[in-house]
Amino acid sequence: MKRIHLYDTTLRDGAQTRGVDFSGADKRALALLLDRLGVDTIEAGWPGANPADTALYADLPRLRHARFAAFGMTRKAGLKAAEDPGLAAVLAAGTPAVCLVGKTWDFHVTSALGASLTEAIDMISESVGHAVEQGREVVFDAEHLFDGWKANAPFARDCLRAAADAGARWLVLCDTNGGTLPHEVDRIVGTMADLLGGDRIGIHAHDDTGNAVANSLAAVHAGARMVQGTLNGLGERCGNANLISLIPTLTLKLGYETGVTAEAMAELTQLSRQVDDRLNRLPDPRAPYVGAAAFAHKGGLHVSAVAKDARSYEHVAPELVGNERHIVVSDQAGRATLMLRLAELHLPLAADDPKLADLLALVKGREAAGFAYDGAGASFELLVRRALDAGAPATYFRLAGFRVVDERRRAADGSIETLSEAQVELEVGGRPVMVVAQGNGPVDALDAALRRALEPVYPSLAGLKLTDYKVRILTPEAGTKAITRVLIESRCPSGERWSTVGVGSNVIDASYQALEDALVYRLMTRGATVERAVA
Ligand SMILES: CC(=O)SCCNC(=O)CCNC(=O)[C@H](O)C(C)(C)COP(=O)(O)OP(=O)(O)OC[C@H]1O[C@@H](n2cnc3c(N)ncnc32)[C@H](O)[C@@H]1OP(=O)(O)O
Ligand SMILES: CC(=O)C(=O)O
Repeated sequence: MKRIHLYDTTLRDGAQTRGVDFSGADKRALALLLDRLGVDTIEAGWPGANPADTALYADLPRLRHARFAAFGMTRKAGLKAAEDPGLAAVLAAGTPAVCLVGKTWDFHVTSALGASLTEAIDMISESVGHAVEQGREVVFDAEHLFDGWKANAPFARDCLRAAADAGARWLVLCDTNGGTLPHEVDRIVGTMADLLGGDRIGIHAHDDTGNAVANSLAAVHAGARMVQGTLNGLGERCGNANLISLIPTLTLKLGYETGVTAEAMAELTQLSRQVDDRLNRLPDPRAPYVGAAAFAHKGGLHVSAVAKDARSYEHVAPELVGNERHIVVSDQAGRATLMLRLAELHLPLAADDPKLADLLALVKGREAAGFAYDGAGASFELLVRRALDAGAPATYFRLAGFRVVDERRRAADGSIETLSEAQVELEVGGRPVMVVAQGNGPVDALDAALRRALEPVYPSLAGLKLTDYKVRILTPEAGTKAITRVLIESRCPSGERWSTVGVGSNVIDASYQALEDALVYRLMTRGATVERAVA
């Protein structure tokens, strides 16, 4: 079985993602997660490029499986390799491997470096040779190799030869601008592998045409044995090849060996979400293998077949990558969908149970009115439990009323101020409670007032966060009287997320419904009771 060397650049190319700013602590924590995953090399940054990366390389965490590589560029034009301060900083990091990027597109050499083609080849050769003399394994990132090959193949080839002759262990063909297509990658990598030996060729693909994973697979198919990529496809512009997609594809489908064990693969979904959490990003529900929708079945025909054999609509078993199957109930559902979803909630109903038909009619009626349960599993569960009177949530609180005031005024200094304030009256634990809270907007104020009223009685609501709030106009033709749907995602401190929905012609009222469901769901799943909570 052929072994693929996994080279992770999340902490270097991933740091070039717009909106991403890793702290040293983030990089250390992610390096440990990558090591646990089983990648072979971790490129943690560019020592010498900024104080944070230099400090990180001076105090790298201890790894069990992987090794660190320091990234940098070949010597600058006009300098000797041994005298180039940038190269010296990369080597000073003391990592067993260094990755040096060099330009292999003639246009870049003349336009960006302002150097001659001969000098560009010398820069590569001398820099690689210098690092090899220092006892480092050199990974040569051939920047723009594919565009360079199309423009001037002999020059691109000579750049790679220079790196190889100077002792580079790996020649990584970079699709830096991400514009190369899989059939071109296959052809060019195949030519290079024949010329220089496939077991020293690597691929570094960017996703500008949505083909970074496909291009990496094409390169492997053509003989490449190192794949560079990032967690969740982070990286410059549209990102790099996503290792979270590539790893299961390489191993489960193509039978390649990597350092990732079956046990580590079963933690892939969790890892992907940990990365998003650290970056304060919402996980992509449609991410291959690990997204919440990757094994979510919605169409009634799909679910009916999945109920008989999950392989009918699943390309791999979700457990292999630590994901899980979801049966999504909506107006696209049939009885089979509902039965499966109910079984998941431990509320099984037989196919001929009249309650099943009633429930399906209820769900489809609510969907027709604007509710969307495929994105609001918690509201669906509350609806079902109430309709079947099965483990229905207690009346944790009763709303007597609320008032929301939104004020926009010109301050004395001429600036515009806005203020939102909500007053909520509830009955909680048999007692009336009235609170007032302010917020960034009316929904934030309403949320704050509800929490202020409930948290003293229900401590398990502390730390709950509203992580997403979406409003959709369902009847745009009705103008400002339109029906709106509000979807809210909530998260508790332990990381569990749930989604709720509200619908109405008043957006604040729809928001209240979704907020109330979010709080009730949390209390129900925590098994809260008024008495226990009050005590
Ligand atoms: C394809 C990639 O993603 S490569 C990685 C890209 N990542 C980054 O650039 C992030 C980190 N970069 C940085 O912090 C800075 O750019 C530094 C510290 C590396 C360099 O900063 P500066 O010395 O101020 O140079 P600056 O960034 O303005 O320009 C790059 C210089 O490197 C030269 N250069 C670019 N690529 C190479 C190369 N492969 N080999 C040698 N020199 C190169 C350019 O010609 C330019 O030289 P000039 O200043 O004489 O015009
Ligand atoms: C080296 C690198 O990041 C690139 O060529 O895209």
